[in-house]
Amino acid sequence: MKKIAIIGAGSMAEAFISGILENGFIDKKNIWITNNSNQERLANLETRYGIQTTYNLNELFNQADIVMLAMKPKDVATAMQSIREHLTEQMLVVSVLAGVSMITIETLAKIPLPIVRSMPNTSAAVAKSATAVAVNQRVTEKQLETIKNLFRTVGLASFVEEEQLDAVTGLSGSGPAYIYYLIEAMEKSAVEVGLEKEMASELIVQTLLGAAEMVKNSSKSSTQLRKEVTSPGGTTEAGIRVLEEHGVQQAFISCIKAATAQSKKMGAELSSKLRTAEQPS
Ligand SMILES: NC(=O)C1=CN([C@@H]2O[C@H](COP(=O)(O)OP(=O)(O)OC[C@H]3O[C@@H](n4cnc5c(N)ncnc54)[C@H](O)[C@@H]3O)[C@@H](O)[C@H]2O)C=CC1
Ligand SMILES: O=C(O)[C@@H]1CCC=N1
Repeated sequence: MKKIAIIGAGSMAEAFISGILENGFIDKKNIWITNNSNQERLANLETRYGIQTTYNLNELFNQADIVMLAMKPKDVATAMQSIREHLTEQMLVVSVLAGVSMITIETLAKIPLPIVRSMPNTSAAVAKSATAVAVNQRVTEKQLETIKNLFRTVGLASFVEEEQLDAVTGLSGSGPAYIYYLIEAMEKSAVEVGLEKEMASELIVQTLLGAAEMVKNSSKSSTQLRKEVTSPGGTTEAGIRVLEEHGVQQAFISCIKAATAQSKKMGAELSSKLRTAEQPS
């Protein structure tokens, strides 16, 4: 891979850049990024990561073999309008956008393109993203290899059917936020039960890492592992009873379903908007 041009300079783009630089997958001279307005943000990324930033689209796209779309889904139409004349059929377009289909991207580009629709998460920053990827039929074997390498540099990467990506978004794309939400609750409770914040924080992180490693490495199911912690009449049982009374497990299930539905809805709204815009008046 010679050069990657990233359109959109927010949280996801930064997590990705941080992850790929950490692993030396691509030289910082070959990572180019732009956004639509916030010059200060670009300057900040340039200083912290030594990457290249520009508002000159000729410079951005010159010799780029990967173009990463990393703006919010609502901004994709405007962004594609400004970049589309710079896209060529040789460039591999990699989208990280929630809900936006490859057909929508191709419609906006107005030329046939090799497209990768991916759903990483912000743990890419520490090379622990859980990424799922779908590709269209124009992606070549060589590009497929590049994509595998690119996403495996920032964590786990699996290939899925495009239809599965809304569910992936609801589960692991948004997933880090659910875990942070749980950590927030554990932090608040730790102070209330009399622990010091710093020490509690260490205990919480280690507990999460340990539980994740157990699920990953043990042949036992998560249910079985939970039961092994729960002594009859003991502390865990008292705690879990409260979670059950509050319907916390069901709430998590509803949460993932709502996030999945939102991804589908965002994609459907965008394609319906595009269809309306294409109708002759
Ligand atoms: N934040 C997350 O955890 C994840 C986000 N994603 C996806 O990544 C994408 C970006 O999300 P975030 O980084 O969270 O958003 P963000 O709001 O932090 O960043 C969006 C960036 O796009 C830029 N932008 C907006 N319009 C533009 C245009 N016309 N041309 C060029 N740049 C433009 C903004 O200036 C900003 O730099 C979204 O599509 C989201 O669905 C995917 C996985 C995880
Ligand atoms: O909240 C969002 O829409 C994005 C997509 C996955 C994580 N963040």
